[in-house]
Amino acid sequence: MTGTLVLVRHGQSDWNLKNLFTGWRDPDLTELGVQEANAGGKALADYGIKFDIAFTSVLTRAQKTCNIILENVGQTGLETIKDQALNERDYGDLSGLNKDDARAKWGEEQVHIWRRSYDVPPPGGESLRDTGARVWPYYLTEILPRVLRGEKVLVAAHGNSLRSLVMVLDKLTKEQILGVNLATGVPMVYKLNADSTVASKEVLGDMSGAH
Ligand SMILES: O=C(O)[C@H](O)COP(=O)(O)O
Repeated sequence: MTGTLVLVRHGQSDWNLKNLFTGWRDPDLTELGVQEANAGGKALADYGIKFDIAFTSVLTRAQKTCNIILENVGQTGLETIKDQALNERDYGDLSGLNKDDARAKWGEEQVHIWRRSYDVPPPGGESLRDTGARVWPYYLTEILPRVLRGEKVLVAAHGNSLRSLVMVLDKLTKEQILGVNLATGVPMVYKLNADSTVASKEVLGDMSGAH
């Protein structure tokens, strides 16, 4: 066994609350989002983890979630690397549109395909495969080597940038990833084997309400 990799999606953002496609736009956390980040941080404190380093995106909602988690585990100010490789999927022309309005315009099925399929990009944006094509190399070069040498690593990022990692870590098919939604603020604790495969995965919270 090697180190520990903790993945957590940011807490609810203003645009999650307003039901808007967000992507690379930069809304803040809502009050509930702050509470969710605190709950995730508390779960990690109860779990007893102390991190060696944290990674997050260049977007406010993920950075604030990261900071709130670090406060909860008593590690305010821990070295944190911010990189746009971990940003949310670029939602292209859908960014800023209401998700229900988009369903009314293009149909439920089409919008679901844009949101959850592996390789169908939203107009002008990134598919999950495109997102993975920047997340995965970053994970391989910057994050995984640390875990393999025994470090405990926090990654606070986004629904789809993390789905692209979870797909590979959990060995999910293109069909299986369609049904995967990550809840806001719920940490996933992975222990990895020396060959980079997953030895164990523990979810510290409830993923069932995710949509
Ligand atoms: O970018 C967004 O709108 C959200 O963060 C994730 O959206 P999704 O659940 O539609 O993929």
